[in-house]
Amino acid sequence: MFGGFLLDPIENGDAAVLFMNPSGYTDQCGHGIIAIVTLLIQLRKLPDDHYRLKPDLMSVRLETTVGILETEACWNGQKVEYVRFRNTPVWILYENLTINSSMGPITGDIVFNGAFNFFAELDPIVLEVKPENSSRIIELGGEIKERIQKIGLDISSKEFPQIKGLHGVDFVNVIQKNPTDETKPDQISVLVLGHKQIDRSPCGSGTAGRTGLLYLKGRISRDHIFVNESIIGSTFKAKIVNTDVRANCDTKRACVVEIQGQAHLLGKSEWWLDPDDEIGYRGFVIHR
Ligand SMILES: O=C(O)[C@H]1NCC[C@@H]1O
Repeated sequence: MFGGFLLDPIENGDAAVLFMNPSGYTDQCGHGIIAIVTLLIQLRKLPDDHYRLKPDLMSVRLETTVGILETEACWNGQKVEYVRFRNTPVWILYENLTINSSMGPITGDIVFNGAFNFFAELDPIVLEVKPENSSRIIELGGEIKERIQKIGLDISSKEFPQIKGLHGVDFVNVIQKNPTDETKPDQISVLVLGHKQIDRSPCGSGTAGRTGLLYLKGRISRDHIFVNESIIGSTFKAKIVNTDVRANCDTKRACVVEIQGQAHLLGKSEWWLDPDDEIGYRGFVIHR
């Protein structure tokens, strides 16, 4: 579960959003973007002239802490059928890094996709990404994150100085399939993040990171439609839309990946701040 604070836009966006996860604020949240765009449209929060019925797509610009993100939504007059967003450019910070773990050496890459994540392919015989294995997945993710932190690598972005350190560890089971078959996933993956949490969504920014990584390493072609399945079987589709990009203040080859997914509105609640409530104003976090 992530939260998103909707704020007034200041740079010609339709809205601004600040994401929050159970361990603090976060810069990029793809599943949150899909949810927020769905909410803005379905709750009629946008000016009337924005509304376009399918087959036209509605365009919504969101201001985030990693720049303005362009999104498009398919609106049928009652529901948003899907949202597509262009993730902040993806680039590789460290390639083929081997980390010793209690399950043996694990090799992966640290990628920037709006946050820094370590992506590692695991043979399902060693560890299958499925709900029954979530405790083991969380443990291994925490262990790898700790070891990477201990190595003391410089994990930082020149463009977004507020983004430092490893955000999460993404475990991937690769699925062998015909690359043109979009009905089957290319992989099942799960991101371990924060304080012993796992993402139950396919992770929008992580899907962009993994697709961009495979493209930048020459493992998929530019026109591959990449399907990423979450630990609970939901999917996001990814498409590479720009390969002529440099990032990290022009020091890195990068690419822009578009993610498509669907969100559903589940309820509405209201929160208040009481000026006499010191704890509410200051906020608090209790880590397990
Ligand atoms: O969809 C996403 O991008 C988010 N899911 C959990 C971690 C990421 O911020």
